[in-house]
Amino acid sequence: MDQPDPLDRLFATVASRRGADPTSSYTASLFARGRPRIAQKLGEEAVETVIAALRGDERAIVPEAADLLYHLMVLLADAGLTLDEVRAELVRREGVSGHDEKAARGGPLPLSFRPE
Ligand SMILES: N=c1c2ncn([C@@H]3O[C@H](COP(=O)(O)OP(=O)(O)OP(=O)(O)O)[C@@H](O)[C@H]3O)c2ncn1[C@@H]1O[C@H](COP(=O)(O)O)[C@@H](O)[C@H]1O
Repeated sequence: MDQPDPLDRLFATVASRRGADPTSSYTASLFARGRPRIAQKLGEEAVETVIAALRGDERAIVPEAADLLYHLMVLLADAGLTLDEVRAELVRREGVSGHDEKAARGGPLPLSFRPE
């Protein structure tokens, strides 16, 4: 039988921590502290990912990306959303270039892509 995707497995674990004992689960402690703390941690992890990205050590991005994904999952679960909803949004966007999508919104193309 197919193993569940590790990201699906992690999301199920994260979601199952809602209402769990904050002293025995870091995830539960984030839920207990509420949306501002969850959002703050997500922001910190995003900044740490940016710092890793600029350090020139490509492997250093991996653990920061893992922290970022984990904290994003905590936010989704706190909002009562699921990974499947994000997956569906990405599927909906499949094949639509970011340039085309932006042009449809009336946004300017980046300088480097403008015709001479
Ligand atoms: N993937 C993760 C994961 N990634 C990061 N973290 C935690 O996120 C925190 C990141 O915060 P920082 O790096 O800022 O470290 P910190 O200073 O200790 O954190 P704060 O005190 O500022 O909150 C650390 O405590 C990490 O251990 C994670 N905690 C849990 N998981 C997964 O979630 C599952 C459930 O965990 P519990 O809810 O703790 O049982 C685990 O089995 C893992 O699979």
